[in-house]
Amino acid sequence: MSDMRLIVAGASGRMGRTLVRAIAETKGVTLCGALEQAGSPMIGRNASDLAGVGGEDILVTDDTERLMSHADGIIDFTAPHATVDHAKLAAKAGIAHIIGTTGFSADDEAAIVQAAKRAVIVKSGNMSLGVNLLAALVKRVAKTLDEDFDIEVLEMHHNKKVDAPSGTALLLGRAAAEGRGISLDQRSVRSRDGHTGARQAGDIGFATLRGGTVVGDHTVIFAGTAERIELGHKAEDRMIFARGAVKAALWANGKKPGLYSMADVLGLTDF
Ligand SMILES: NC(=O)C1=CN([C@@H]2O[C@H](COP(=O)(O)OP(=O)(O)OC[C@H]3O[C@@H](n4cnc5c(N)ncnc54)[C@H](OP(=O)(O)O)[C@@H]3O)[C@@H](O)[C@H]2O)C=CC1
Ligand SMILES: O=C(O)C1=N[C@H](C(=O)O)C[C@H](O)C1
Repeated sequence: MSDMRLIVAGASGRMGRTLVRAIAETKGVTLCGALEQAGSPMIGRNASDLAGVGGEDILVTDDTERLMSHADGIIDFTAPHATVDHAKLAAKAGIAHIIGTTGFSADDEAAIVQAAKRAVIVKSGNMSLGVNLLAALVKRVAKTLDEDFDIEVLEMHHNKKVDAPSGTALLLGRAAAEGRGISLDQRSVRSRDGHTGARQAGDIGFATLRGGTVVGDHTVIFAGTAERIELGHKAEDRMIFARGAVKAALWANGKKPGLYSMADVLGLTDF
């Protein structure tokens, strides 16, 4: 069987370069295109060189539709507005769309749901095995403990990150809410400042730290009376996300249109 042909969107970014390396080291996939937005100084550069891998010259372009006409899938770790555009174009081209981008608005999420009626989309705020296993554990623990245990999600990332809370923090918060049988949208407290009043039982709180080169640290704290349970994950290398995304692309190849998660890819939905 021939290799799955993949485009990397945002090919010169932190994750884009890592994805090009992950594709180069994975059997069954080939890099067939590299995208950046119009006007980027990276247009025309060789994506393989940018990633520090050998192999074929793949020049960075902004011609999304031309690339999609020759591809089986696109892996997209860019920015919300870009990913929403890519979702519409990938659905039109009938290719799989693997979305790692975070920081979507409710309207962006709705546009992605719409696109998934025509294309296979795998979307996750974190593509690593470790975090998706952690989410399954968090859901299970939240189901066991009642509102006497306050749930707080703490995250730290590098000083270039632009969205907060992180996609992973929200994924973990959603897992906790599902375990508890509540809606995260109705019970999340995403920041605190000034005279906030006492914490409401049943809320799920978020705290965000930014600094240095931290790849991604997450802790879910279940704080009870005189005891605390803490479940956490520390990412040490972006390769864990890139390998997960490539695995998701191979899994998506040939699937029926729909919006899938990494829990689907990793077989963790019934955990
Ligand atoms: N789900 C997961 O497992 C993970 C998710 N992420 C998420 O991935 C995203 C990217 O992170 P990171 O790589 O660190 O960010 P970077 O800023 O390093 O990279 C993003 C790249 O996308 C490019 N880009 C922006 N708009 C477009 C467009 N329209 N077409 C093509 N390329 C475009 C940017 O170009 P320019 O510089 O010109 O804007 C940049 O090169 C973030 O949302 C982050 O939270 C990150 C790690 C893991
Ligand atoms: O921007 C990042 O770097 C990361 N983003 C994702 C998130 O928002 O959770 C995943 C990972 O933690 C790194």
